[in-house]
Amino acid sequence: MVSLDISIQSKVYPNSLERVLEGLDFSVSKGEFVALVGPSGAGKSTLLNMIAGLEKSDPGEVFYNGHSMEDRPPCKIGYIFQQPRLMPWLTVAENLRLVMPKVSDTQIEAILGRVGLSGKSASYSKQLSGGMQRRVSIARAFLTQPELLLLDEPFVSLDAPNAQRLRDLLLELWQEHKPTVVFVTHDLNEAIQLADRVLFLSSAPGKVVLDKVVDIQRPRLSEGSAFLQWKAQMLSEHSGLLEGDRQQDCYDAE
Ligand SMILES: Nc1ncnc2c1ncn2[C@@H]1O[C@H](COP(=O)(O)OP(=O)(O)OP(=O)(O)O)[C@@H](O)[C@H]1O
Repeated sequence: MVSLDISIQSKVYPNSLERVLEGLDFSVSKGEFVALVGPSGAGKSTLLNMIAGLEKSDPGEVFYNGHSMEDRPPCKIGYIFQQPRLMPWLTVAENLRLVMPKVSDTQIEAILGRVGLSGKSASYSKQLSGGMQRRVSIARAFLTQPELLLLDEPFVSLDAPNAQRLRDLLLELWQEHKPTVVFVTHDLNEAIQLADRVLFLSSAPGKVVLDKVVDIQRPRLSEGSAFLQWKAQMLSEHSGLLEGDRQQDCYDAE
């Protein structure tokens, strides 16, 4: 598994003058599940892309197991995006084989069974519902048994029961393989339900304004008393977190 050390003095895109991230420092332990919560535009996706190496970082900003990005040994990374990003003209099995060409039919059936898609390997992804496509994207991410799993609001725009089923599945798979997880969400309840630790980012330029361990036993029900108590206490102690329009909307909606 992978530990992460992040220390970003300042992130500015080359075509812009705006600072997206500034003075952002945190670490993630091996096998830890960390949620990043913050208002729109705080730079959460940018940060995830820098961790994945999809967006340029400067030397000294991102370390894997103490190694800088340039020197890190090879590491299996799974990335689940907001959109499932499947190739519509390929079957489910062919989409899975894009990340792992030599995977056997048996392995494909096994992972599809885990995500509730038994018998769908020959279906074209365009024939699947949105929720089913997301399950394929989860299967694809877990197929390689990643050491680091990055998720960018993967369950946004799903109906509540489907989103909950996928959260349960994610937790189940995480508990089996224990990859290190960085999970971006706008939904505070989702963050509390899933994560070992919640990091709150400020409005742009984003930096960590609160780093809070979620010391509630799993499974965590959002209507459970320990859950509600933890959330109420955290919000009363850190009322400033409610600054930022979309973050405010999100908390109010819950
Ligand atoms: N490739 C890019 N070039 C220039 N600016 C960018 C690029 N990608 C993102 N940005 C800008 O960086 C800022 C942060 O964007 P980012 O998508 O990282 O935020 P976010 O917190 O993930 O937002 P949201 O929650 O709305 O998805 C925004 O102002 C965005 O316009």
